[in-house]
Amino acid sequence: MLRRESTMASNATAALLKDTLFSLPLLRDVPATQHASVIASLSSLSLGVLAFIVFYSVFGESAGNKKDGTIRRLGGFPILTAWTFFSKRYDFLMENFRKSQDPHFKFKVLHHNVVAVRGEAARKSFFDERSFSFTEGYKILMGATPRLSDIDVKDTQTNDVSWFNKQIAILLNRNRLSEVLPSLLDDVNGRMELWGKSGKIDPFKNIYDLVFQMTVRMSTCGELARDLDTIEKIQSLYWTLEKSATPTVLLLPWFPSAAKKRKDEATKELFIMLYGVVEARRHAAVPSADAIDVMIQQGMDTNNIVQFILSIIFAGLVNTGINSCWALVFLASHTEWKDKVKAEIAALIEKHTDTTSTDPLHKRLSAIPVSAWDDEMPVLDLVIRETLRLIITGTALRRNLLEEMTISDGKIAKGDFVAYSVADAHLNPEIYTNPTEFDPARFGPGREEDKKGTFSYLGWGAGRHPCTGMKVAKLEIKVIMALMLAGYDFSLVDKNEKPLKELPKPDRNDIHQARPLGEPAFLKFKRVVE
Ligand code: HEM
Repeated sequence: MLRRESTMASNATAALLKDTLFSLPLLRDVPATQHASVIASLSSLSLGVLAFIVFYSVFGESAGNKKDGTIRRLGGFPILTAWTFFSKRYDFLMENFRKSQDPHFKFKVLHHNVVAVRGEAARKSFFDERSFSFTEGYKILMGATPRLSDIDVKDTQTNDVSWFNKQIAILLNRNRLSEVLPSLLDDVNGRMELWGKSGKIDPFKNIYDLVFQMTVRMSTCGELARDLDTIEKIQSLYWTLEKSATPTVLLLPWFPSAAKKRKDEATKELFIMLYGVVEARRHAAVPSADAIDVMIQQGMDTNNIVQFILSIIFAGLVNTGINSCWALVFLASHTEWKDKVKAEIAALIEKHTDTTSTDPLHKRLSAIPVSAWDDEMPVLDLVIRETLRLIITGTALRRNLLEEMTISDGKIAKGDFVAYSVADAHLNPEIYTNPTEFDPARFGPGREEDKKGTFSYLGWGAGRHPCTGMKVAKLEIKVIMALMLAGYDFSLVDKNEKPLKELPKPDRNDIHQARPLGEPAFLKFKRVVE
């Protein structure tokens, strides 16, 4: 393990040297095609000159913190700073803010400047300013999303978030969700039946499977949603992608590391599988109302459809998956809220379904209109809101594309990246009382802690880029909660089925998700309603 890490670090140092060389003023304009020959000529220079370049690139800014214009620049070795930004991002931002009263600080990731900001004024500019690009922010500093361009496949439109949002509006609007709801409930119930009548599940595996199943159903077609073996294969390729987002791959995407190879191979395999599924639908004798057919009818080419599916599955897996798992864990450990949500679901079933029916639970739930799932579950809405507050504490990213900007008197140059840790709002004791505690009532009448100040709640984003997948994500979480709470008795246990001593804590340094730290938690369950 240690050897792998040190090989990775030395690979990264070598790669960093190359990158630094070509960001030096003298060599900046050398075309990429000529980099190899420049390196060959450099190797014939005296060792002394080379040593100077290495020293400059790795230790060049180690003179301690200093103001760079209006913003404090971090000292330390640039490679270590950049490495920590990728390997322990939450701690890195928190610790560096703790060292000073300043609302911002600056550091280098390769030749890019990154400005970390905090506080209400910064938050407002970060989420509202037109100059801060969402797509460009995440492109370089976040890396597990599968992109066709990584495997040299042409993708003409899908880099544009407004195009992506338009597709979401077409494919995941309320009418389409109403059409697909019965199949979603069938699929999820089918998967739950595989657990048996009683036993123990790992929420961070088995609940994920349910979310994956639903996302595939909504973004592809019936044939794929029914093919559990292929779904499992796709899911395992996604985990490979996610695990391959190592600091080396993120920092040096051109460097041929083992993780980069695994990432590209997984992307290729996913592309080939999904390409086959889309082509099969394109040549089907009878068109269907499934998402892939809708995209084909819009005239989209197969590459674009595949890229859209890849991105939507990623958004579903990463965000909806982890939050569904945590919501169940929180309810299992806060029985007063579990009972309240249970009562709310029972009332919804009573109001919208035929209580004398002998249909199984999932069939009865499918009679509840989407509007009622949206509007008539205020208690579950509070639980989801609180789960997101506690779990969405990662770093939002932007790149300043248009002109020099000022945030809290700090100048952010055109081209710089901007990083904002959502924990600055979500775990801020000046906004939320006892911020690490699960307390959905904090949003209720009389308290409304999320209304303190601008953009104090960011669970679904804010300003120019609010989440366009919110409705579908909420519906998925609610479907899981309804089937679990109305269909099962469950409680939180350890691996020996004894009550857990301590509630698991989210790993806030996990770049894509907040997976649990500490003793593994399980849900012991018993089916009580068929
Ligand atoms: C519980 C699940 C989810 C949560 C908590 C969540 C949260 C968020 C947040 C916080 C942002 C803003 C990020 C920023 O400003 O940097 C965002 C944006 C976005 N989300 Fe979600 N999301 C979820 C599920 C989904 C799903 C399932 C989809 C796709 C169907 C999706 C699509 C998007 C898109 C396209 C944006 C960018 C919108 C824009 O830039 O205009 N999200 N989401």
